[in-house]
Amino acid sequence: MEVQDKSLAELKQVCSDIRERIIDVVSRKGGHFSSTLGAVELTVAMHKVFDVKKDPFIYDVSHQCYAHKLLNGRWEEFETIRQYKGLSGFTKPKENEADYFVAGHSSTSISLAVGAAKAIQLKKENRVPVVMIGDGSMTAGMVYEALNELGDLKLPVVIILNDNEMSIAKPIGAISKYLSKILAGKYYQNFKGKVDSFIRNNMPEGTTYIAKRMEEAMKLITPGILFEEMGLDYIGPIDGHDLEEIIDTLEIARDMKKPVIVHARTVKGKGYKIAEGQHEHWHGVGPFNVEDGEFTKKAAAKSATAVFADALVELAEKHENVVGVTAAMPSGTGIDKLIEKFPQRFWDVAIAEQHAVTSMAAMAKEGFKPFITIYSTFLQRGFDQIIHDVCLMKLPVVFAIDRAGIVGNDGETHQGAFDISYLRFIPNMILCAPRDNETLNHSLEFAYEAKGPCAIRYPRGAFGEVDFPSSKFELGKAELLKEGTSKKLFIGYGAGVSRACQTEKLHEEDIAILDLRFVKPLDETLLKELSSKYDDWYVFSDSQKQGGVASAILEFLNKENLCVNLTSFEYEDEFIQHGDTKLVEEGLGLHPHQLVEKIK
Ligand SMILES: Cc1ncc(C[n+]2csc(CCOP(=O)(O)OP(=O)(O)O)c2C)c(N)n1
Ligand SMILES: CC(=O)[C@@H](O)[C@H](O)COP(=O)(O)O
Ligand SMILES: [Mg+2]
Repeated sequence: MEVQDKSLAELKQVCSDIRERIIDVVSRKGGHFSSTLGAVELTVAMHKVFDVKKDPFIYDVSHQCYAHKLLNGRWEEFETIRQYKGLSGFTKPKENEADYFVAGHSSTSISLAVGAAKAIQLKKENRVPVVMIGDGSMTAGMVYEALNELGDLKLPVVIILNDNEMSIAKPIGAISKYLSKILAGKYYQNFKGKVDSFIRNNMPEGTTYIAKRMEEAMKLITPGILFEEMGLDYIGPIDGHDLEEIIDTLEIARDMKKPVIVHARTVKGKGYKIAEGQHEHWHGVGPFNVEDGEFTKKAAAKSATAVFADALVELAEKHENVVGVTAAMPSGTGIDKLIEKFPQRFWDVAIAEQHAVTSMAAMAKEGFKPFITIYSTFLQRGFDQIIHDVCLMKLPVVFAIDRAGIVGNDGETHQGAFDISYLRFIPNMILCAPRDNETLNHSLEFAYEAKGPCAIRYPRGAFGEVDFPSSKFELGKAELLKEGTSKKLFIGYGAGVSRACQTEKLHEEDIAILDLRFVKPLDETLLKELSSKYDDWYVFSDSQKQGGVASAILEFLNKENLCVNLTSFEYEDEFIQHGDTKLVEEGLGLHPHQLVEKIK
């Protein structure tokens, strides 16, 4: 939809139509809801003032980009948002060229804008990158790396700080407090404006030096002093729902030809009363009833996250040295329960995965037993810290890796595919995985006792069914669930065990099933023994094939000169798209009925 030539009244109508469409579709299909509702006026104003055909429009995380999608040729298709083979919930250039970059992980936007601005300067083009970033995303270190350079280079970039005083949960830390203080102190801005105009109107010619000094002194009480000290201009706070004020301000910012932060105050969930200003609950939602806000789908079985949280509460009650963190995902990881119960020992450190890992390394050194509760995809951010600060020191930090495997509708930016591959080669690391609720409890007890770094992975939602009783975890010990009369052996890892069991049930042969439990260290003795009994091995794991579970087994077989036929049912070398998990897995050919056919 072309908005550049529309009048203010028409633009207000556009905002209202967009809101109506978002509420209608998300209430039926689910999706990121309150962030995107709160960013409608800001997005429409961006499209009015900047030219999406040439200026890079950069959305941080991009979970707030639904209005952008609707404005850029996806009004009808919006029905398919986050559905299998439908529109992505995030910006995606392959989907539409108005989407400048893929995003899903937070706090990359200002770096992207700096890179774009450098390129624009080198190409001598007349384009201005415009960023939308939330206050929660301003808590990550990468933002300050980018601002540090931007303030120095003074390249033209407009950064709209969409401040709703919320992350997914309540915002954490000094930066958040600082931004809130600014929002609360709008009178500073008025005061500065008055003093500025007094200087301009009342100081005689020739006193410019004094005027300048006075203006500089004013900076000391300017709300955006932090940004101004970093070399960026700061405008705000403005009302992020007042279209006229936003448009006027963005026009000024665009024409300044230098880096500017426009600080806009918004209400998360704006336009849907039940969600307005609410924490967490309305951030990402399933289908709901618009009239009363009741969610229509209730979770059937207890999630692995909930089982993990209960088990960790028990451990923390038993052992005073148990501590833990989340990087801005308290309810998603279940650690909110622990923060509430043991506020002195469990922390939300904001979107700061690297800091989470390194600070817990130091706690381990001090004799505590830290649990870093984190999604597989976000642990990627802490990669160097895992090697350099945890594993090199062989510190007993536990990585409780949630959302391992396919996560569903978030898609390619969020799939938990890579953790085994990026952790397995790190010396000193122990990698294990439970197959069901009971073994998740056992794995946590094991991890508590582990003398070095240990990672446990478990899926989004509930585990699939497994009908075998379980025993305690012992370092590097697999569990043979059943022998078989055929020459085949199914090896499952984590949630892959239930897939192996289901496939075995569908197969006409009687097949042995091994729960590998540890991909590092492997149960070499048992694997050796099994290689003399079973010729055809099949590996089931919800993880990347390259560097994954089958790779680990092959490395061992190769080292020992053992010969079996090995087939991996892991993820191929490609990014996995979004959609309902079952459909995505079917698309990958990983459903038990498909696997049975492949085996035959
Ligand atoms: C690296 C990383 N860690 C965690 C997340 C999960 N996450 C998605 S949105 C979000 C909160 C962002 O808050 P804010 O930027 O203020 O946006 P709002 O939802 O309030 O509009 C978080 C923590 C993420 N996307 N990326
Ligand atoms: C945008 C983002 O990163 C999160 O909001 C994510 O969508 C959460 O996913 P879960 O629903 O798995 O917690
Ligand atoms: Mg926010």
